[in-house]
Amino acid sequence: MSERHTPPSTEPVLHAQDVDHEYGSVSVLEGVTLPIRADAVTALIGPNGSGKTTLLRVLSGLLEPTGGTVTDRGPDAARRIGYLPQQPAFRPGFTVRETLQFYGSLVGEGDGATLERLERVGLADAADRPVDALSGGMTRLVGIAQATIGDPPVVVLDEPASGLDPGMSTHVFEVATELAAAGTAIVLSSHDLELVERNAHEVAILDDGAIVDRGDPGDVCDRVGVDSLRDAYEESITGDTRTVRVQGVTT
Ligand SMILES: Nc1ncnc2c1ncn2[C@@H]1O[C@H](COP(=O)(O)OP(=O)(O)OP(=O)(O)O)[C@@H](O)[C@H]1O
Repeated sequence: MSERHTPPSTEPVLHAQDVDHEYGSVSVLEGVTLPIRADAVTALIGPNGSGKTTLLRVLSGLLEPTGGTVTDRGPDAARRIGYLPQQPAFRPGFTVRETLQFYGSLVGEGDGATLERLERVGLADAADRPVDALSGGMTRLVGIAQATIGDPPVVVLDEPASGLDPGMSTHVFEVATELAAAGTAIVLSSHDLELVERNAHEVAILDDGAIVDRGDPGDVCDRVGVDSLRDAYEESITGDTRTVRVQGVTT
């Protein structure tokens, strides 16, 4: 099993209870309960279309659930929740530095802190490059830096390692773990089950809009009677793993 430090158990800073979400008549989340702890990385895993982005948007307050509640019990902060969308985009014509300085100025953060954030995500050398001249992976790294501006108590990252090379993927998960160790609640989604197993303190497996298992990755594996999170995932997911299940469509 991987080495993970287990943070002290605390009251959840964010708590989704019995959350449902429907897009029109299509039900995408059903009865989702997920407590989010401070000091921990919570990872959502699940097949394409299982509802991870929808749940992250509900947790971030960007989407009102059609049923259930999300309770924010975090401390007072200038910015309550930082969010990295699945496809981050920035206003063209500005450099990376100017872009982050703009977001920093909204929460009274100085330029030095902005540069530190760029360094933390390994992008200091791109500070003066226009945001519209970045690669997909670099744009995601700017998005991760942006999500942490103002040190919000909760940071939600939708597929932060997507499109990153192996070294940067590992680094991004390490940054998430460091932020959690410093007290930030990190909620992320990922298809990289090895990185999730190595770094997440809590994992929730979403299948067809419902959480089918959750807890410490080691405990989830023990419950299923397997040695790896990949095996636990494969045991927990129902249906044909070679076909995307599209909610609202019956085949
Ligand atoms: N704005 C929308 N209107 C209608 N249906 C939507 C909308 N957004 C998402 N859906 C549907 O909701 C379901 C869940 O989508 P969601 O993006 O939450 O899944 P996901 O688990 O994040 O997928 P992936 O791993 O591919 O990113 C899908 O069937 C999708 O087509």
